[in-house]
Parts: sequence; structure tokens; C-alpha cells
Amino acid sequence: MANYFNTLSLRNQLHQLAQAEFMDSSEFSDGVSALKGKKIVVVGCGAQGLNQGLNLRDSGLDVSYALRQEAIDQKRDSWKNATENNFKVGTYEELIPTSDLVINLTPDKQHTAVINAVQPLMKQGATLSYSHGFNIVEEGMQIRKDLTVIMVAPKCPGSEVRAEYLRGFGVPTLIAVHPENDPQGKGWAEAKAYCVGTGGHKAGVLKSSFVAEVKSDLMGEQTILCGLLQTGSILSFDKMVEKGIDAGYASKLVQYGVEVITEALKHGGVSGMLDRLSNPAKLKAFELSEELKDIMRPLFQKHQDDIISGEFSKTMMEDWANGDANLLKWRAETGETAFEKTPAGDVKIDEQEYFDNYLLMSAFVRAGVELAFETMVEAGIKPESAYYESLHETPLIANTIARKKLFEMNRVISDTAEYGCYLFDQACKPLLADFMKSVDTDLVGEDFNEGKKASVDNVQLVQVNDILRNHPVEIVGRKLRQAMTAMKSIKTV
Ligand SMILES: NC(=O)C1=CN([C@@H]2O[C@H](COP(=O)(O)OP(=O)(O)OC[C@H]3O[C@@H](n4cnc5c(N)ncnc54)[C@H](OP(=O)(O)O)[C@@H]3O)[C@@H](O)[C@H]2O)C=CC1
Ligand SMILES: CC(=O)[C@](C)(O)C(=O)O
Ligand SMILES: [Mg+2]
Ligand SMILES: [Mg+2]
Repeated sequence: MANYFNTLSLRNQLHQLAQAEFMDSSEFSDGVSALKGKKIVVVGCGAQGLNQGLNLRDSGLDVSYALRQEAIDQKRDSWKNATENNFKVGTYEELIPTSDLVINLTPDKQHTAVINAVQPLMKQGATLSYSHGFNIVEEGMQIRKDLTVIMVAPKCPGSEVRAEYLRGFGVPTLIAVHPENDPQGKGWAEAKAYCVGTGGHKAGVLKSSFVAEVKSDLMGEQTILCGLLQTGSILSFDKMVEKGIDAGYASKLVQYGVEVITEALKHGGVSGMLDRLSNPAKLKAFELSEELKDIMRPLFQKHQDDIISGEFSKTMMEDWANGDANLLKWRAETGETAFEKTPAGDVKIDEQEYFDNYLLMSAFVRAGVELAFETMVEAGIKPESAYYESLHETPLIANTIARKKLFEMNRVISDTAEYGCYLFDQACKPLLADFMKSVDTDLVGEDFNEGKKASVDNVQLVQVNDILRNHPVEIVGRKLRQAMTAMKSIKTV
């Protein structure tokens, strides 16, 4: 199999990368009707599988789970997830032949084997769906020509697909129809109905392509979403301990701080997040994030370049072939960091204190969101898509860190995202070594405002506010958030 993207002409590559049309809510007026009464079979019952299935069933659709025989025989977690939630569970042979829509929610590294097993059992004219296009785009999987191939890709972890749905909202979603597989022209109607079923239409849906989804999804997860949140958390914790801040306090500040800080980002963008700081602190966060952007820009560009060229997927697939040796090694190393091993202390930290005592994280987040956005847009990804992938999803990942630190984030995200997260983290830490030498406890661990004469240059403040508010991620963000009227606040501390 050849990398599909690399077989396309440059013109077609650019065309497919640029697919991301915001869909008006009127596009979803038919609700789930295109799938009503159809047999939906989800293959795999993990992070996305279970949570999407719960939403689809609550939306009135007929969902059951096809698991591999061993998982049923050994009553593995996937079997427990499905049966404890009263779903019908069966083998591929039992469920696939009568299914109208087969949703493949197994890990990306298993897709080729799973498709090879499932495809011969699928009935003529049925539909196959993915939530990430890696298998189609990077591995070049060819699907039988009578089958329709669609994608419904929620821009967040599976646990948050469920949590946002239960809050009455949803998560922004990219939908796509593979141009090589739409023989009956029903792909878009089914993708839209599926997306209504998961609640995605309440947050914003982009009519996209497999190519655009893959090349942006990989970038977001490797850099700002998972990679930089991991690097920033570890460096912040280590710095506080080095400077004598109580380890329990440091652990709590880092574990929950990222959630509190990025909750402001979700509602008000980068400027809304920095507005939570005093004016002197905001100017400091601006200055630090400018510096961080200069230091990290080449690394963000390298990740995007390697994703576009196929170099990233090639090296990750080598690790798959090698029994996930690197993934497992890096996972174990992350588990051994002092931050992971130090429980959050039993200390009260007020909501505002998270901003004032953790200025460094606001600087990391601004730098990472803007860099990821800028780099994706330079590579031909549409701003709407880059916004969901960098800014909107960051708080949804932060929610997982608040639950159980980096372990929980890396458990919930896909193996593909986890691999890319470690890759970035390893390269980023040494890059930031000099920068971190200059960081003291006023930036992380103690209140930045304390003991400082609060003098602000008015002209500079106006300029900084202008720069922040006129960044393209803010411009597109203000527009997209207007369509998020149902967005809920979450209780953070
Ligand atoms: N994690 C996330 O939040 C996100 C994931 N995605 C995408 O969703 C898809 C699913 O990822 P994710 O939910 O993380 O996956 P998980 O690792 O959480 O779930 C895997 C499921 O697949 C089953 N499985 C594993 N190997 C096989 C196999 N060889 N044959 C059949 N079933 C298998 C597992 O069950 P068992 O081993 O018991 O058989 C388990 O139920 C991926 O394409 C991913 O990129 C997209 C957005 C976010
Ligand atoms: C959670 C999500 O959207 C990711 C990061 O793309 C993934 O888990 O692959
Ligand atoms: Mg994603
Ligand atoms: Mg992903």
C-alpha cells in the first residue's frame, strides 16, 4: 500500500488540504433521519467507540458492537464497556453482514488488519466510517468500490465527546466523504446524520476531507494539545521543586491549573485567557510567549513538515512493526516523572490564584496555540479547522490532565496522538533549557503581582492588546464562537 496523499498531484493535494467549509445549522435540519432504523455496528469499544456509541443510542439510533473473538472470550474491557452499558455484542461474523453502517473505532495501528477482516463480511452498498483518516491517507488502504467511506472526526478525546453531549453541547467535528468511495452519493447525508447523533452539530461542523483531517489532527495532537501541555507541565513542576516550592502545592497547581487557565481560553480565546491576568502580568506573559514562539517555531514547523511529507507516519509505522518499542518506553518514562509521582497536596487554591501563580502556563498556551494555528494555516489548512484543532480542543485535553495527570491524558488520547506527544516532548525540553534557566517563582509558584510596583506603560498595553486581539486565531475564533451558543461552562476547581 502506498501513502495516498503522496500519490496525488500537487494540485489535488492542495485542494484536499484546503477542504473545511463551515456548515450552517440548517444543514442538520433532518437530524439523524438518514440513519434512523439502520443497523449501526461499531467495531471496538474503547475511548471513541464507547462514547460515540452512547451518544448515538441516546439520539435514537440502533447501535451494537462487533468485537474480536478473543475480547469476547476473555471478557476484556471492551466487552465490559459494551455489555455493562446494555449494548448488544457479537462477533464480526454475527453482526457485520447485516450492518448498514460499520464504524471502525479500533486503534489506527490495527486498521489494516481490522479492515481486512471486516470488509469481506460487509454487505453490498453498506457504509464504512472512520474517526481519523490515517489508514486511508497515510497507509493508502483501498476499500471495495461498492462501499461508501465516510469520516466523522470529533476534535477531542472520547471521554469529552460524552461529557459535552451530557452537558447539552457537543464537540466540533470534521466530516468527510472519501472521493474514491461514494458510489451512491449518500456519504454526506449519512455523515451529517451521524454527526447529529454524537452532538457535534451543536458545536460546529466542517465539511472537510480525509486529507485535511489527517494532516491537521496529527499536528494539533503532537504540538499544542498533548506535546506542549506535557512539556509545560513537567518543566513547571520541576522548576517549582528546584526553587523550594512545596511539592504538593506544585503538583496541584500544575494538575488543575491547566484546566482553569484554558477554560478561559475556550470562552474568550487567547485574549480572554490573558485578560484574567493583571495588566503588568499580561505584559509579562506576552513578552514570554513571544520569546517562546521564537524558540519553538522551528520545532512546530518540523512536525508539520514531517506530517505533510509522510515522514512522521513512516517512522511511527516502523515503531508499530517493532512492537511499539518506542511508544512503550516513552510511556514508562512519563510515568516516572516527579510530577506524575507527586500527589496533589491538600491545599486550597482559589480560581484566580491559578492564573496569578501560574503565569508561565498562560505564556505556554498562547505560544502553542498561535504557533500551531499559524503553522497549520501556512501548510494550507483552513483557519476554521486550525482553530478547532489548536484553540478549542486545548481545554478538552486539559480536562483529562485535571482528572489524573499526564497518565490520564495519554491513556484517553489515541495511541497515535500519544506517540506524537512523546516525540514532541523529547525534542522540546532541551530546546527550552536556556529559557527555563531564567524562570523564577514569580512566573510559576508564587503570585506574579506580589511585591511589585504595578506600573504599566499605557501605550504598550494598547499595542499588546491590539496584537493579541487581531491575531487570525482570534478573528476566526470570534466568528466560530458565535455558533457555539449552547457552550457550557464547566466547574473547574
Ligand atoms: N482517543 C481519542 O480520543 C480519539 C481517537 N480518534 C480515533 O478513533 C479511533 C479509535 O481510537 P481510540 O478510541 O483511541 O482506540 P482505543 O485504543 O481506545 O480502543 C480500541 C478498541 O479497539 C479494540 N481493538 C484493538 N485492537 C483490535 C484489533 N486488532 N481488532 C479488533 N479490535 C481491536 C479494543 O478492544 P480489544 O483489545 O478488547 O479487542 C478497543 O475496544 C482511532 O482511529 C483514533 O485515531 C479520534 C479522535 C480522538
Ligand atoms: C483526542 C484527539 O482528538 C486526538 C488527540 O486527535 C487523538 O486522540 O488522536
Ligand atoms: Mg484529534
Ligand atoms: Mg488524533
